[in-house]
Amino acid sequence: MPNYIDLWNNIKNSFEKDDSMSKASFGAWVETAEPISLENHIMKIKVLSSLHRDYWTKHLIEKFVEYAYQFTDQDITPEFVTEDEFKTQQAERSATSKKETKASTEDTQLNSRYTFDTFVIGSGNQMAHAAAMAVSDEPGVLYNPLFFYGGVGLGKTHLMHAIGHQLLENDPKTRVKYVTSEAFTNDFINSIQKNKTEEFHEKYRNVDLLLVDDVQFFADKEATQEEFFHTFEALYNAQKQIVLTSDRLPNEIPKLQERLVSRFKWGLSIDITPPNLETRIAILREKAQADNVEIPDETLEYIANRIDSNIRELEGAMARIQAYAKLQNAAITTDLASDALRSLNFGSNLSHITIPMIQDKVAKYFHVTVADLKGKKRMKSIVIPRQIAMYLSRELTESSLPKIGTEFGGKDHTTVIHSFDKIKAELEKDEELARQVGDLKSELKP
Ligand SMILES: Nc1ncnc2c1ncn2[C@@H]1O[C@H](COP(=O)(O)OP(=O)(O)OP(=O)(O)O)[C@@H](O)[C@H]1O
Repeated sequence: MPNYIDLWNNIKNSFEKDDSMSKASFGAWVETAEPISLENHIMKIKVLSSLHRDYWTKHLIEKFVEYAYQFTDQDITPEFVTEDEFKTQQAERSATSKKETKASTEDTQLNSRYTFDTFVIGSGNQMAHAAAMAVSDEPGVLYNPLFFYGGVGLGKTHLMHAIGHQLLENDPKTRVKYVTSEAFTNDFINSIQKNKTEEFHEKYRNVDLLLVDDVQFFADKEATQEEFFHTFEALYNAQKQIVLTSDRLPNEIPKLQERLVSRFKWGLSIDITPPNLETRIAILREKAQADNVEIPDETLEYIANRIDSNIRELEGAMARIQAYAKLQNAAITTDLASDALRSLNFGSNLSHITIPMIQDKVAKYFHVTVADLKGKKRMKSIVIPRQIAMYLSRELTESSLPKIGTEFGGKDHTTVIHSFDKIKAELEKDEELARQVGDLKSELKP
């Protein structure tokens, strides 16, 4: 994926070359817009006024999506903010970040969102949560070190920060230090280069709670491991609490010194496993409440069913759905959520079905050729199979509308929407058509 500025410049060029857009229109609407960011497939664009936003939303959005797709092969959704909104957002952000810096003691690096209050307990994390609470009550005594391990995006960092916040709440003078193993390594190297190893020792050994994230990245780094061993010893002997996270158990981390492996196992190692459906729904509900958005229960369940990998993905899906709803000025429903997630690789159990596979099956089933499906002939005996093939491509693959259009001989994505809507409506009334589509689906998804 190109960076967002390059992508924007490419999209801008495509608008400029578009014959249906006058020079004046280009100057008024496109040239005055400015990209701000690209995250989770959403490009934030600053426009001059709400009038500009309305114009973009009514007239230019479809082309934007099409052009973005040409350059990235992915669906990018634009989200517009006016100059005024942007300024207010920036002011709010800088006020919050000032508050956050004040709230936590200097240099703790704790994320203010990662507290026990915002952590949803489920079967995959309840032991880890209980251990984190116990350590917060009696740091340095019960489980030292506390070692969380498990797959990505399951809440290890969140829990570790929650311990830090809790200790600071119990006693604001507590010295808490959070660091990733990579940051620890870089800090150590810098201290050697600048002849400041004493300061480095002070920084890491004079704390009450040391949180080290992702210790698997200590693998292979001999000198850093040596240094960390001494940090560990100093803290442990002074009964200071150490909390570590990793994607695997200590003895499974390659090239980790035996003495570190054994020390990491002294306390309690506890795994976090992926959340079950109920926990995923509860997490989504908590996020919706935190963001102050209304989402019906059935829609939360739908999203939780679609995304069963990890919580970071759940959060990404939620952000995308909210942006979609905002863009369309619509309430969040299951249909809207389904549209918002369609183009992403979410729920990838369908991903083995491809558009050429569908075209092949449909062509054989109706005794036409794939070239007919991709062509422009208007006989009913070809038009219906073509529309069915487009319908199935949208239903059974995660391809975007422009991509389906391209695979059907370069058709416009509005043709794809029209075919999809037509077949969907006909299926309600036409039993024979429903049977044919049912046959094709079961052939494609045996
Ligand atoms: N039980 C939970 N309740 C609420 N939010 C959660 C929960 N678990 C994880 N999250 C959220 O999911 C996101 C990812 O979690 P986190 O960064 O803690 O994962 P991780 O296990 O440390 O992953 P990695 O190994 O990739 O660093 C965070 O925004 C976190 O707040």
